[in-house]
Amino acid sequence: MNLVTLRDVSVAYDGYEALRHVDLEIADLDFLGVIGPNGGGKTTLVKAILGTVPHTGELTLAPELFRGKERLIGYMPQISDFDRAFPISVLEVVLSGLQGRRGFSSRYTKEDRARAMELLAASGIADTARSPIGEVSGGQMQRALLARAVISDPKLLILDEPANFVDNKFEKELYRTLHELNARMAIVMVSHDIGTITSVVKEIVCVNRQVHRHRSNILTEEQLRNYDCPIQLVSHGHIPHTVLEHHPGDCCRNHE
Ligand SMILES: Nc1ncnc2c1ncn2[C@@H]1O[C@H](COP(=O)(O)OP(=O)(O)OP(=O)(O)O)[C@@H](O)[C@H]1O
Repeated sequence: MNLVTLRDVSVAYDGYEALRHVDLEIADLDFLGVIGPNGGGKTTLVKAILGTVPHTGELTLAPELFRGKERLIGYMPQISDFDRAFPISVLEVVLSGLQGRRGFSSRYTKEDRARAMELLAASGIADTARSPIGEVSGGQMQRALLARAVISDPKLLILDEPANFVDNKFEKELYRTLHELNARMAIVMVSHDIGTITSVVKEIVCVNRQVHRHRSNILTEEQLRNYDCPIQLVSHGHIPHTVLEHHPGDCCRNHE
């Protein structure tokens, strides 16, 4: 069952077309790794799915993605996009993942708080619950942002560069957690580094203004060349490793 369907979706910023004619389906229990060069449009693709950027074309969210008015999409932003100066505690950050259900002004229930504490405890940062979010470490903040993204028990979890600026310990922990979560929700994870995510995700989606889905989590150099992907490969066995930061051409043409 498709949870999200994009048909001929394009996104432009002040006339600059960041995404062009995108067709993509995200099915239940998919685990997609979204890769591509800097500025290729990965975050824009995420924003298009979340409906936070104007687009042309058709974006369809399946009824299964809603519980009443609540949209069952969890989102973990890039840590650099999160405002550290926001004057709330770690616990409140996690609880804010329920705002889709309760609205800004409603109060959280005892059960909500217990659930948030449970998630913080599971990620080993229960002792930071009362700390201002601006005062915790990057790794602790990312654990809190992940807890915030999953507290509503979403059907689709979207993570934008979740392993940026963190220690290896969080990264390993994160991938183990995502593997478990994928048993009950679809996951879309943006990453610069195909080498790291390739063993974690089920399929790769390459974004450079255009979008191509590879029906595998392992890409060969030849496949990438065929799609004009702007990726330099440093082989680890059969696993491609490095994503170039810049390429003048379009990646992953669909060869229509
Ligand atoms: N709000 C905006 N206004 C104008 N241009 C924008 C805006 N947001 C993104 N862009 C441009 O759109 C293109 C795609 O940006 P986007 O952030 O989606 O790429 P990305 O692949 O996520 O990049 P990165 O890997 O650096 O995070 C870039 O050229 C960027 O400069």
